[in-house]
Amino acid sequence: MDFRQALKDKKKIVIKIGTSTITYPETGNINLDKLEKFVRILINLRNKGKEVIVVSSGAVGIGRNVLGYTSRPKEKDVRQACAAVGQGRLMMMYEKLFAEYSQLTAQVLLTKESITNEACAANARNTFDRLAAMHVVPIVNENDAISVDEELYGNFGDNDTMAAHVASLVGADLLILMSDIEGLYTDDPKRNPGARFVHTVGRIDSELERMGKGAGTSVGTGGMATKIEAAKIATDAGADMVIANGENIYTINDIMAGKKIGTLFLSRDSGYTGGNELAPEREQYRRQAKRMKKEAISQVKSGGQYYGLRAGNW
Ligand SMILES: Nc1ncnc2c1ncn2[C@@H]1O[C@H](COP(=O)(O)OP(=O)(O)O)[C@@H](O)[C@H]1O
Ligand SMILES: N[C@@H](CCC(=O)OP(=O)(O)O)C(=O)O
Repeated sequence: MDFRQALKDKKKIVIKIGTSTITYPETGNINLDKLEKFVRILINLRNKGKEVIVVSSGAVGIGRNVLGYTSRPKEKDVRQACAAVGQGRLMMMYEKLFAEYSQLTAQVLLTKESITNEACAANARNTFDRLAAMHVVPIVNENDAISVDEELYGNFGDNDTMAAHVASLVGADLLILMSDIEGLYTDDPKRNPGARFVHTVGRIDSELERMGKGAGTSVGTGGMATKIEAAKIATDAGADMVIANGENIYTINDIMAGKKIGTLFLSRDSGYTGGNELAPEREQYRRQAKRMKKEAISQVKSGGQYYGLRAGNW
């Protein structure tokens, strides 16, 4: 069986998009062009008969930007106030863009209690089901303004695991995490250039868990560790999961066309018996070269000098 081609037939898809994908890293402002394309891709998936549920980050980043904070505020209550401002702004943009296609959206804000408390989870599930029946696209985020850190009703801390809980709650058959990186490597490639790309994961064991390190940017939270955690939740619940780079948002179309893009984590009941599939050596060199070129360009752009390689050589 071709597990990539099988993605074409997935019906209920949760797509999570991170702050670094929908904002400009230089200014923290919303990347309108990207958001507009993202919404069009979602509409097109709906036109193909798919059900889509969006999990969108960005509340804290956008809120802190419009309130004039140049870095992530240390105080939790300030971050929560930023989220309250940013969530409204974020939702306003989604509403406006979806409205161009006469598509209704719904804001669903969850806390961890929405999942751990059975009654809350049942309510949330019923709401999602009803929204689906009404052909409304849910746009989900954590309710950051009221989320607390306590052990029992703690916050999710990141939207990767929350998206996986949503996928499990609604019985999705595919979860896509759009990140600032093209998928899972055997180690953080920003720190270890020799890290190998992983195309397919059949089993999440402790060796695989050790590959996932923390976040790579000041706006991202969680990094690869929380994505592996998300993969455990989603694949246990019967959904495949793909991590892919949100830099080119059309990658979502490629994933749905069955192309070998990003890292595919196969669901527990997929029937896959092979091991984890790493990129072959030639592809690995190509990826490494591309990454070094990108790093060189971004360093030169930000006014620094790049000593590793001369950008002109590329
Ligand atoms: N094994 C790994 N493979 C790939 N990326 C990793 C790995 N370990 C840590 N990372 C880091 O995780 C980051 C992606 O997560 P994150 O910063 O939360 O961004 P986003 O919210 O856009 O997904 C990457 O940019 C990378 O620096
Ligand atoms: N709920 C938070 C996002 C948390 C989070 O996981 O952020 P990200 O790593 O950008 O996906 C917000 O909307 O700012």
